[in-house]
Amino acid sequence: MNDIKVAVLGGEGVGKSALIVRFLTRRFIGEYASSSECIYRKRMSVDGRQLNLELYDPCSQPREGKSTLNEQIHWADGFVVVYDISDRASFITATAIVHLIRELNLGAAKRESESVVFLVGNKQDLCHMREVGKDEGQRLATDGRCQFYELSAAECYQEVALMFTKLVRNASLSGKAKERRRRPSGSKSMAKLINNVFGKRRKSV
Ligand SMILES: Nc1nc2c(ncn2[C@@H]2O[C@H](COP(=O)(O)OP(=O)(O)OP(=O)(O)O)[C@@H](O)[C@H]2O)c(=O)[nH]1
Repeated sequence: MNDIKVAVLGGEGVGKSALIVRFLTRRFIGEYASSSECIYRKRMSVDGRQLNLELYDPCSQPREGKSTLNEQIHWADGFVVVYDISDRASFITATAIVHLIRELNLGAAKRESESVVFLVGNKQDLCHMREVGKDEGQRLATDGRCQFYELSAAECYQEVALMFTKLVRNASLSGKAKERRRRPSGSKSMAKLINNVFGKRRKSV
């Protein structure tokens, strides 16, 4: 069975956990305890194929032993980079993350094709407080070769579910995931990396 690893990255309080929990449980929960990073696991069927999805939710608080952004980027097959449309600072953070992912892609071995990156402007329900134009999000997505979505974890399950499902489908077809499947000898070091980076902490929903 295929394993697909997705990291949900972005600035503090942009709604990373809200998006993940919405996708996994269909529910929007107002507040989340976010004192530690964790990996959620879900078994999915996409286009008739069974996939094991691992969804990484980072912790924004500084913590000893916390994984670095570089480690998170190397770990994942695909990324959701999130910003809050009512918070310009979060868009600047998202811009830096997209650029870093693309830089690391360039530095990676040539056999690895580009990672799949979806850029998400969350909290669309707060558009009366909008600080980031939709055209700015679209431009960043075009520059960073990302798919772009504006949505609301608070208000819309369907769009969130469609976005994650499409990301998983694209990531499963990407060169990076295929490369990992073709090279079982690499799985040992990858498992070691995951344990080093994330410890044994995993969650199922
Ligand atoms: N209005 C609105 N609020 C949202 C939405 N998504 C998340 N929030 C709120 O934004 C706050 C932060 O949400 P989290 O999901 O904890 O954000 P996070 O990015 O995981 O936060 P950290 O892990 O602390 O960086 C919470 O109060 C959520 O209720 C949304 O779509 N609309």
